[in-house]
Parts: sequence; structure tokens; C-alpha cells
Amino acid sequence: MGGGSSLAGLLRRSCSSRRNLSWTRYYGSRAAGCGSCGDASGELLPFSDSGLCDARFRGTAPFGMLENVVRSSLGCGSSRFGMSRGSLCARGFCSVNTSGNDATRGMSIRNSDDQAESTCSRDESRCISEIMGDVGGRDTDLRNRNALFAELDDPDHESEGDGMDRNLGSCDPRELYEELCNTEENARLAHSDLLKLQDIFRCFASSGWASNQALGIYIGKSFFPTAVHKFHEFFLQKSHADIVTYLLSLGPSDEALKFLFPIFVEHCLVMFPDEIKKFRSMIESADLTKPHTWFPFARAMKRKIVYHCGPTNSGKTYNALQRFMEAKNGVYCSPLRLLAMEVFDKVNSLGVYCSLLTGQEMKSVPFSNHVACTVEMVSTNHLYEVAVIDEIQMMADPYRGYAWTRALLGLKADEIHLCGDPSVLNMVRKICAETGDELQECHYERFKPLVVEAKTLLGDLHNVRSGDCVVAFSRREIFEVKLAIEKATKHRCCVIYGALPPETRRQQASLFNDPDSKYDVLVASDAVGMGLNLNIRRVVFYSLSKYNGDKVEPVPASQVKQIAGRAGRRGSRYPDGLTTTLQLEDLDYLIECLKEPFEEVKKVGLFPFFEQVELFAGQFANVSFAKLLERFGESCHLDGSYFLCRHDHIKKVANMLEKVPGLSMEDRFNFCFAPVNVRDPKAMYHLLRFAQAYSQALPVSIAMGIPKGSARNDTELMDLETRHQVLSMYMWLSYHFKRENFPYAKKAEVMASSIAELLGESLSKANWKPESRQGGRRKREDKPQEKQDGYKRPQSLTRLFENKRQFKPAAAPETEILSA
Ligand SMILES: Nc1ncnc2c1ncn2[C@@H]1O[C@H](COP(=O)(O)OP(=O)(O)OP(=O)(O)O)[C@@H](O)[C@H]1O
Ligand SMILES: [Mg+2]
Repeated sequence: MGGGSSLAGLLRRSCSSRRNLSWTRYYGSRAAGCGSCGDASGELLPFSDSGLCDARFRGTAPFGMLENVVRSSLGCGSSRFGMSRGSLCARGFCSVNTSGNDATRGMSIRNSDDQAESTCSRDESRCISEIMGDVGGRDTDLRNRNALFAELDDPDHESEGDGMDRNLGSCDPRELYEELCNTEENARLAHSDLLKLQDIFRCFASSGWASNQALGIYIGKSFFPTAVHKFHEFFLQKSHADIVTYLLSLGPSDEALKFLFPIFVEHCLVMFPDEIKKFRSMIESADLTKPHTWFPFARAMKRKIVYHCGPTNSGKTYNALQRFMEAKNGVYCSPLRLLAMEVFDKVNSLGVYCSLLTGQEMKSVPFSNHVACTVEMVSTNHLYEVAVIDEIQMMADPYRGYAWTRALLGLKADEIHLCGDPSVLNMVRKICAETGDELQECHYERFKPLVVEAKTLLGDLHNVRSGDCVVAFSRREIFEVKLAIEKATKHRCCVIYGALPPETRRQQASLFNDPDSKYDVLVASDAVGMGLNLNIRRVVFYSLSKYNGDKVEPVPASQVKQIAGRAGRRGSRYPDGLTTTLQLEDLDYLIECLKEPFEEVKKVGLFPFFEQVELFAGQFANVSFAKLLERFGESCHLDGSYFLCRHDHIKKVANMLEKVPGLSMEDRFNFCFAPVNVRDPKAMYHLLRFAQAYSQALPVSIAMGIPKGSARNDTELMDLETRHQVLSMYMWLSYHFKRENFPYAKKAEVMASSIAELLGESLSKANWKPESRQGGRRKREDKPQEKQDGYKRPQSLTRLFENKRQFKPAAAPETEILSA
């Protein structure tokens, strides 16, 4: 490899002559592909190439360092680094024998030119440590170790054992291990010495540093204590006089750990080859690094990526769609079914034939070359001229992010248009650099600035006006607010929230958008936050705190911006957008959120394909699928720019499906992705029933009726919502499994649209108090606060966070102009 890289050059210069290299140096040398340290392959390898980059493993750097030792020891052939054998010297020093001959085992360091010895200067070593720290993460262990190495490298430094005849601390660990193995005359140990040794080994077994280092030879964390225990037994059995004396002189200290560890490594390589092989293949099969290499066809293409980057209501999607419609063929990837339907309608109405594909429906338009789909459904097999991926910042979504990442990495399209805020711009730049795609950036400004009304609604819903969208963050609050507004004013309210089917949300949206309908106020959850074009004059935040399934916390700034940005869309009745809060006390937080710059995303989501999970499963016998997913989550390793998407809900379904025998692993995997509300026992029951029938190869029945009329109370409304979700799930399954197993898909579709209609009718009449799906199990913080005029509002939690906030606005101006 040429010396172009500064790191490589530094290392090449530094690896000159010295008997022992510290681990950091050795590792640095490997990473830089330094010929003099035995890297004959000549490639510059990033840390992640061989090391686990998951945070758990960061900075421990053992994988790369010891990989060769394991490879050669386990007969995996010579490594690409050209080292046939490596061994570790005592006290954390590493010696590498590159002569590649088993006969020379146990000899100390040789450089690749076989004689010249190499060393790094102290400064260089520190520099390398810093660079490697940057690459691999800054772990305290690594820093401590580097500090220790610096000390050990100091020629003036005398170790405690130096007073002895032979300085065991600087001996080759392989020699020591062989001496131990060959010991015939065992030393008799006093009871106190035995106790001291016990302390030392206890300290070794509980050392985070040692167990991290042991990962480098594929001794897993769960096996590490057993391995140490066996090593301890072996050590006592041998009781080599010099070694024991030396170890006792060190006592339970870091020095003792550094002395013991390389001997422990030798012991493990000899004694536990099966465990090492097993753990190694487990780790390798859970490899999620370099996701861009998963799509070789897309990599073979010369793709052009256009990033439409800007705040809400700035024309990003509009412009991307223009290019989509011009193309011979194209795909639009939507974050929501509703938005996919909107684009499907819009594009067809403009004379471009376009089909629709979501998890639940497929509307195939004859002669169409365009398709609007939900991002999870997009095919990475088709070839497109233009693809649009909307709301690209969703790559960072903890649950669904993987779908956007997959689309960006895997779509086979000549041109890919990304629409999103600036939070993932740097990430997209990085990904394009890795994939080799050309990136063009188009920056947008909001058509009209968003204006904050500083007066607020002063806590009084009487102040709601026509064109307002009141945003609340729970279904319960939405109905409370609707009830209160309709009771206290002449306004009629439409509602939009997540549990409503897209058809009903759409019906409510068009009712609100229609100036001739009597519905002039919208009460909505954050479900309005993405992409929808609504005739909203003003977004009023009923509260700015949200129950996240665990606790109530302030709504994140990015979400506040997104929702507030719904006000004043270009081309709507209200092109000038306003936003405010119900309570004066929440206003500061709203202004703070709108002013906050977009926070840069550092990691985006990934989730394994079925094939990857299947490969991983090959490592285990008789492990439940739920357990398998858990183990995958624990073992998988990712590059620093990716995280594994949360899959609690998937595990919950997997757990439930354990009761169903006869499902193949692939079937289980697919069932786990069915759209089900895991907190709704009725919906879960139906999913279980579907899986049971499917596993017995029976035609899966719907076994559910439709109520005759619209809902008369909240319980009936929730029942309708659940029934729709179950039908939607049935349709989803019919598209993801063989159609003959789900023969009633058409019927389910008809039933679902009847229920959506019933829901629409029910909402127009809804004037009842909401109930909780959890049957009254509500969090204490969520307890509403009584109001004189009959409506309730949860206590403002933003206040609790006030002290933490640094932002303190001056006296609020009448209005403030901001861009969301
Ligand atoms: N050049 C244009 N001519 C006419 N109408 C436009 C133009 N650009 C945008 N619009 C309209 O402005 C509205 C907002 O545009 P668009 O939906 O593209 O914004 P956006 O930046 O994607 O917003 P969001 O981030 O909320 O998705 C839409 O109704 C769109 O049709
Ligand atoms: Mg958009």
C-alpha cells in the first residue's frame, strides 16, 4: 500500500526497530497496512473492518488485534495481514512473529523484513492511540490501557517484579504458558498464598477490561467467567514456582491482569477452540456492518441522488414529484398510507397513470409505469428512472428508520430524489461517499414564514377560531378537546389520530378542507405532522407534552416544528401560517422549539433481512424465535453510522406466536411485521388466530362481523377502530403470504371500507367522554386537571423542564416570525 494516508505514513515511519510493540502500536500497524509489521495485504483497513463497532465493543479494539492469533490458532489459514502467527507478550505487549513457520513458534518479534526490529516513538504512539480512539470510540479502558502502555514503554520504569532473577513480566507469554504446561514439580502453596491467588483471579474474572479484551479471541462475555475459572484451576494445578511468586508479588492489581491476560489467551486458544469457533461464527453471522454492500446491483449503477432539503411547506415534495411525473417510470415512497394515496390521486388526476401499493392494498392502474407506495413496500428489484423517497429524515426513526435506509441504499433508480429536513443531510453525504453515488443538493426556504401568536389562547378554548387545528397528544385528549370546543363554541370539529384508518382520516381532512362544510376546526394528534396538505390557518398546541408509552415528556423540537409547519400551506385558503399554545406557560417552549436548529442525526436505522436472521439462527439449536431476535440484538455489530431499530413490538408478537407450532422461521418473521397494535389484546388475539389457522394450512377465516350502525359511545368507537385494524391486518397478511391461505381478502377490503364509513359517521356525532383502551390504567402524571368550563387538561409538564432550559425569552412580543 502506498504511504498516502497520513496514518499509514506515520505508522510506516514509526514501526522501525524495537523488540516489543504495545497493543496500540500493533493494532495501529495492522490498521494502516504497514508492511514492516506484517501486513502484506497492503490495504488500509478501518477499525470496523474486523472489530465490533457497536458501542459495547467500542474502544476495546481487541477484535482486530487478536484476530490473527485466532485465525492461525484455529486453522483458519493465514490472515490477509500476512501474519502466520502472532502471540502476545506479557504486560500488554504484543509480539508478532511474521516468519510464518510453526517451527519458530514462541520466538519473539520479527518484522516482515525478518530482522529489523521496530518501534514507535512515544509521541507517535500517543498519536496513534488518539487516532485509533477516534476511529474506534473513546473508551476509558482504551485510555487507561494507553496510559499503562506509556508507562510500560518508559525505559526508566521499573516494575515490581524487576528485582527477581528473571523478569517474567517481559517474557513471551507463549514461553510462559509452555513452561506452565510442562511444570512437573509443583510448588506447595501456603494457605495465605492460595487466598491471595484467589483474590487475583477473582479480580481477573470481574475485570471489564479483561472480558472486553477476551472478545478479541472470541471468548464471549458469558463464557469469560468460566474460562477464567478453568484457567485458575489449571494455574493452581501447575503451581509453577517462579510464576506464582511473580504473580503474588503483583497482588490483585492492574499489573497482575496485564501479566495474566496473554497467558490466559494462550490457554484459551489451546483449551477452548470449540467455544471460540462457535462464538466467532455467531458474531460473524450477526454482522450488519457495511450495509451499502448488501445491494450489489444498486452499487453497480451510476445513481444520481438529489436532496430536496428544507423546512416544512417549502415545496420539496412538489418539486420531486414534478421530476417523478416527467420520467418514463418511477416510484414514490411515502412515510404513510395516507400520503401514498394522496400522491396516487394527484398524479393520476394530472394524467400520469400511477398504481398504488401499500401493505394493505394494491391498486393496479392499467398501462401505469408509475407507482406510489409506502416505503416499507418498495421493491429493490425493479429498475426505475426516478424514485422519490419522502421524509428522508425518518431514516433516524427508532422503529421504522431501517425502511428509509434500505430504500436509499438499495433502490435501483437512475435518479433518487430525497425530500427532507436538513437533519440527515450530512448522513446522506456520508452514505453517498460510501456508495459512490453523485449527490446534488437543492436547498429550500419556507414559502411564508411561520408566525407565533404570543397572546396564546389564554387557557380558554372559547378563543378557538375557524381554521384552527388544535393539537393534542392522546386519543383521550383529542375527544376531550372536541367535546369542550363543541360545547363551548359554535364550531364543529373534525378529528385525526393514529388509530383511525387512513380512509377515515382522509374523509375528516376533506371535511375540514371543504369551506362549505360546517366543520371548521380540526382536533388532531401528531398524525397530522407529516406531509398532509390541510387548510389550517393556525396550529394551537393544547399541550406540549406526550406520553411515550413509559412516561410523559416534552414533545421533541423536531416534531413541534413539523406539526406547526402544517399551518399556512401554499395554495391553501390560509397561505400565512400561525401557531400558538393554549396556555401562556407553554409558549416559551414552543418558541424555543421553533428557533432550535435542526439537530444533526449521527446514526440511522437498520434491521436485518430474514436471510441474515436465518444465518444467525444456524448457530443455535432449540432457541425460540423471540430469543433468537434478542440474541441477534445483543450480538450484532454495526458501523458507527447505524443503529439497530427497536423491535420490542416484534419481540412481543414473536413471544405470542411461540404458542403456535408448525410455523417456519420465515413465516414467524413475516407474521412479526404484521401491522398490529400490540397493546390491544383483541387485535393480538386475532393475529394469533390467523397464525394458528395458517400453521395448520387451513384457509384463514376473518371470523368477525360488522356492527349494524355507527358507534354510540367511546367503547363502540374503539371497537370499530380495532375491527378495522384486524381487517387491515388480514389484508396485509394476504399480500405477504400465499393468497390461497387468505381467501377472504376481497371480503376483508369491503368490510374495512364499511367500517371506515361507520367510523366517519360516528365521529361526526361523537359527543361522549372518551375512555381509555387500557381500562383506566393511566399514569399519575397524565391525570387531568379540572377546569371550570368542563374540559380537562393535563398539567403542563413543560414547566418541569423550565429550569433545565437555558433559553429564556425576553418579554414575549405580540408576534414572532419564525421558520419551522
Ligand atoms: N412551485 C409550486 N407551484 C404551485 N404550488 C406549489 C409549488 N411548490 C409547492 N406548492 C404547493 O405548496 C404546498 C407545499 O408544498 P410541498 O408539499 O411540496 O412542501 P414540503 O416542503 O414537501 O412540505 P412538508 O415538509 O410539510 O412535506 C403544496 O400544496 C404544494 O402543492
Ligand atoms: Mg413534503
